[in-house]
Amino acid sequence: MGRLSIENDPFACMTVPPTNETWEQKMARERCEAEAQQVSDEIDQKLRSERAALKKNKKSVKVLLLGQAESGKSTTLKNFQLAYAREAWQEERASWRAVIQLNLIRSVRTVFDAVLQEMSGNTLSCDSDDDEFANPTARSPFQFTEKHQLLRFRLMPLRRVEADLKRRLGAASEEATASLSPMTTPPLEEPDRVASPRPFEVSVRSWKDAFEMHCRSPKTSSIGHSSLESDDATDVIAECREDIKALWEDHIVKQVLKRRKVRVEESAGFFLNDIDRIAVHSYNPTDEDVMRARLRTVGIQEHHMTLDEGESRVSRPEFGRDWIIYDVGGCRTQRAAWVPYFEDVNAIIFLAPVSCFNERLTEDPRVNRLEDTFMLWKSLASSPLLAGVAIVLFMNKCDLLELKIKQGISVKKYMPSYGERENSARQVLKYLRGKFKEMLKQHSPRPRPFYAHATSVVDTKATAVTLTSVRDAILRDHLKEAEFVV
Ligand SMILES: Nc1nc2c(ncn2[C@@H]2O[C@H](COP(=O)(O)OP(=O)(O)OP(=O)(O)O)[C@@H](O)[C@H]2O)c(=O)[nH]1
Ligand SMILES: [Mg+2]
Repeated sequence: MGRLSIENDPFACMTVPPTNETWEQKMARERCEAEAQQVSDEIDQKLRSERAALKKNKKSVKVLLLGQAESGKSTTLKNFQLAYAREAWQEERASWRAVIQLNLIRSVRTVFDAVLQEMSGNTLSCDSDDDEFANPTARSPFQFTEKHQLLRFRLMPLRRVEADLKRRLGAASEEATASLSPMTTPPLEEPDRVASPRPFEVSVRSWKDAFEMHCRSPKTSSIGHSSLESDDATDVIAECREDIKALWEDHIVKQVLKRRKVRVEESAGFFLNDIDRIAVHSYNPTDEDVMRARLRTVGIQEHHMTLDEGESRVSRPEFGRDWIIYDVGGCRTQRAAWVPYFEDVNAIIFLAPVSCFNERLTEDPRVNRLEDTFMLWKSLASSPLLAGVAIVLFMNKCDLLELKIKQGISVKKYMPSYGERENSARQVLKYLRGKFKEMLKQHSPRPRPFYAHATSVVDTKATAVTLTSVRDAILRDHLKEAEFVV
C-alpha cells in the first residue's frame, strides 16, 4: 500500500490551511486547533485513568464450592471448566481415563462382593434402611454354577490393576471410611476452634497437581497417561471385557444384587453399562464420562479461570474477570480446613444432594445425609464471617431423586417432617426449597437474598444455563460491593 499524501488522503486535504488565509484567520485557526487538541488530550487522559481504575477495581471473584462429600462440588467445578476454561479442559480430559478405569473396577468389586457374600451364606445386614426387606436371615436361594467360580478366577487380575491405579492416583482414590472420623465431629467446626493458618491446607491449582504430588512414576509422563498410549491397566481391562460383561449381565447376579439391595447403578462413578466403549485400548473419555467420574477431593484445590462479564457486557476477553474457584473435600474430617477461606470469599455455591434423603454418611453411618446437609447449611448461614457473602444453593442430584421416587421410596419415612405431602420429586423440591430458605432467613446474622437452583450437574447443557445465571448474580453482588468500596 502506498503512503498517504495530501493528494490521495481525503482527510488530510480537509485539514490543510487554506492558501489565501490572512494572518488573523491563521491565528484564529491555530487557537481552535490548540483548544481541540487540549480537549482530545483530556479525553485520552480520562480514558487512560478510567482503564487503570477499572483494572485496579477489577478484583478477582472468589467462589467457594461447599457441601458434604459426594454432593457434586467437583462436578460443578468441572462444569465451570467445560464452559469457561475449555482449553485446559481438553488438555486434562484424557487424564481422567485412569480414574474412570478405577471407577469401573470398583463397580465390578461391589458386584463381586455381593456375590461372594451370598455364596458364603452370609446373612443380609439388618441395618438397612430399605422398605421391603425380605427375610434377612434366610439362606441364599440361588444356585451358583461353575461359571461364577470361573468368572471369579478370570477377573482376579483386576485386583492388581486396582491396587496399581490406587497407587497412581493417591489418597483421592480412596473414599473416606467411618474409622477415619471421630463420631463426635460436628458438621462444621466453629471458626474459633480452628487452629490458624489453614490447618489441613493442601492448596493446589488443579486436581492434576494434586495427583502429581502422589503419582509421578518413571513410566508415566503425567497422571493417568494423558496420552492415549496403552498401559497395563488398559490392557488388562480390555482382556477382561467379555468376563465383566458376563458378570454384569448374569441372571443370578442380577437377582443377588436385587436381594441384597445393592444399587450399584446409582453409585458414584458407575460405568458398567458402558463397558463395550470403555474396556478398549483406544478408549478416550468423553465430556460426559468425566462428569460422571468419581474422585474424592482431598484438601482445598484452587482453580483460576476467566469468565466474561455476562448480561449487558460484550463477551470479549478484555472484558473478562479472573475468577478463583475453591473446590474442597466435603467429608466431616476435611471441613475444618474450609474456615480460613471464609474471610475474603465473594460467594458460596452450596451443594445439597437432595436424593440422599435415605442415605447415611460414609464417615459416620449414624447420621442421615440430608440431616447433615441441613446442619451444614445452618452453620454456614449463621456464620458471622459469612454474613455479607452470597450463598447460592444447588439442590443437586435431582435426576437421582426422580429415580428414587419412581422406585416408590417414601420420603416421609426418612424425613417425618415431610408429612402427608405428595411423594413426588416436584413436591419434595418445593418442600426442601422452603426449608432451606426459612433456615437462611432465621439464622443469617443480617438479611440476604436466597438464590436456589434445582440441578443435576452431570447434565452439562442444563448446568451451563444455571452457571450463566449464577455468574450474573454473583457479579451483580460483586460489582455492587466494588461500587460501594469506591
Ligand atoms: N446422577 C448424578 N450424579 C451426580 C450428580 N452430581 C454429582 N454426581 C456424581 O456424584 C459423584 C460425586 O460427585 P463429586 O463432584 O465428586 O462430589 P464432591 O462433592 O466433590 O465430593 P468430595 O470431593 O468427596 O467432597 C460423581 O461420580 C459425580 O459424577 C448429579 O446431579 N446426578
Ligand atoms: Mg470433590
